[in-house]
Amino acid sequence: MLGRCAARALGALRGLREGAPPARSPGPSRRLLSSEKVSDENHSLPKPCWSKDMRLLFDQFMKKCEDGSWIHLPSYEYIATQRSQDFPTFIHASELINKEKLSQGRLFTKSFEDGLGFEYVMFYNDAEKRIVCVFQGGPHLQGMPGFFHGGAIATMIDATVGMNAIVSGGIVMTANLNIDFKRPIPLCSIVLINSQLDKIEGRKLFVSCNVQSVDKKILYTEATSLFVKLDLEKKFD
Ligand SMILES: CCCCC/C=C\C/C=C\C/C=C\C/C=C\CCCC(=O)SCCNC(=O)CCNC(=O)[C@H](O)C(C)(C)COP(=O)(O)OP(=O)(O)OC[C@H]1O[C@@H](n2cnc3c(N)ncnc32)[C@H](O)[C@@H]1OP(=O)(O)O
Repeated sequence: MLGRCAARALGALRGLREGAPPARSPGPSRRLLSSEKVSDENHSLPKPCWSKDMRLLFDQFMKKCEDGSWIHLPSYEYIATQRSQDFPTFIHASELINKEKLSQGRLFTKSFEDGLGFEYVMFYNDAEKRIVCVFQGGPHLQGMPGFFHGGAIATMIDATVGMNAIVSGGIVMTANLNIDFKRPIPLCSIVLINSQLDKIEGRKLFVSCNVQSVDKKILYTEATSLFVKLDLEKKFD
């Protein structure tokens, strides 16, 4: 059974009512900005640019979803929980934001052409409070020739542990992220990012993760993170 917080966060991610089943196909357009309609395509569904191995892993995890122990998390280009103008107001920083630029805001991991940047799909296990992200990085994520850029790896780690914190705690921000890069990750390979909620202390959520090869023989990266639930009463200086 999904915890209340996870159900609410997942509902918010889908922009749907609490307890609704996870989205499996693109939904209708949704109005996010007051003057503009944007696509509501769920990017965590198979695409032509996904490799055979990525597709295979997707199918394996979808099978695990059948008994309800795992949930396929949708992912969108835009934060669909609310109109995007509302978020800065929400954290009391609206006067700092360029309103015109805000309307062009897009989730960083979704701003590449299909197959060139971040292709990923996440699965959540509520009983174990963990997320597995299947990540296929594209050629525009290169750092050292032939390998992924460390910042790209950090981004995907943040996205994965961040999602784990969001489904567990609601509206959070990354306060701290520590990464040990143990082996370089070959460009265009597929890896598994295994994240785990370790503990919650008040507003603090501690989430750890590792990045492994698909056959689990290579441990590429390990990370620990701290997320802090936003204090809605607090004004940022
Ligand atoms: C984020 C989306 C929200 C919407 C959710 C819904 C749907 C989302 C849909 C899609 C989302 C898609 C993807 C999401 C994926 C990834 C998420 C990426 C997230 C980010 O990319 S986010 C950007 C980078 N992030 C920042 O830009 C944060 C800047 N920062 C601050 O805004 C503040 O710093 C804040 C808010 C973190 C805390 O501020 P605060 O005032 O609320 O709390 P305070 O300082 O009092 O700390 C309370 C307790 O945490 C301890 N503590 C704090 N910081 C610590 C540290 N660094 N190390 C060790 N302990 C620390 C204190 O020591 C105290 O501990 P204690 O209570 O024990 O004393």
